[in-house]
Amino acid sequence: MSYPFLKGHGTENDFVLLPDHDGSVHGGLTERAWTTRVAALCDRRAGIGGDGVLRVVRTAALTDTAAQALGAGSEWFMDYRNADGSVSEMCGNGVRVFARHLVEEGLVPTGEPVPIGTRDGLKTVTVTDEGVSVDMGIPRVLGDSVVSVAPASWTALHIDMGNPHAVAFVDSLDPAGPVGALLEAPEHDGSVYPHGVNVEFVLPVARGHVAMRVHERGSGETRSCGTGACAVAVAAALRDGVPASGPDTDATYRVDVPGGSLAVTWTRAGRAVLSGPAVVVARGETCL
Ligand SMILES: N[C@@H](CCC[C@H](N)C(=O)O)C(=O)O
Repeated sequence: MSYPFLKGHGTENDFVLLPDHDGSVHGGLTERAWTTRVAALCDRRAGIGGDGVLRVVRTAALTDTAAQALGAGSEWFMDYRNADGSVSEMCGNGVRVFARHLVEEGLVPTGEPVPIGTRDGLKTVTVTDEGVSVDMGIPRVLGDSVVSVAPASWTALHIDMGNPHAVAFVDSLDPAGPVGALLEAPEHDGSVYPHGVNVEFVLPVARGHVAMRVHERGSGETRSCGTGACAVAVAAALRDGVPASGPDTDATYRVDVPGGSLAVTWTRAGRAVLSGPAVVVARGETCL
């Protein structure tokens, strides 16, 4: 059996998109078969390659009733999986690429805020010729723990963006330095992060401007992470003296990632708005 796919990325955080509007292509798979398929598609040598999979499904066609409730209010649901097949609550770059795809297919309007269902609830996304912005909701700042890349360790701020993040400020992002090549997941406190964690290493560049590298839960080191960029911007703002309750005026940070540059605004209302490029670059049929 073969089925359609597309390939897209947001600042080189890349995804395989699987149109499955009525759930008839992938929706009937067992959890095990779906996990296996996702991992095969994301394999960079034997598959198409990607940091994750975005199944494009109508909320009404979901068989997972919990997900369907979370997507209520949106016609479309982003059914996201990491490259190893594991589920995550949210993917900031993924939802931007997802929205770009919907616009290009004429399924939602361009230039207007559109709600998209995710496992972290509805996200409002706006696609324009310049890029794609998404209101990521209210970051939750949950305190410090420690992450390590032996023999180095750092204090890291726990920020929940729907999914878990540990943000550590470092003196260098050089793969030859203490952060290393991130071939393996940094060690973390399992009692703080019982379901694993995405770890961001951040280098301040100037006020309102930081650079980061990330090791993503379920995908390894990636070239960008949207939820991670939001967590990093909030951590940087706190470090710059913004109160934990949020900024008095909108605070915008440029967040450089290995795959490009994102903008994150922490608004006066305490919400994080993520903006940047998101493109679809290929389409085809696969039998994986
Ligand atoms: N790359 C994503 C985050 C994807 C999910 C993450 N790996 C997790 O397991 O939480 C983004 O752009 O936010």
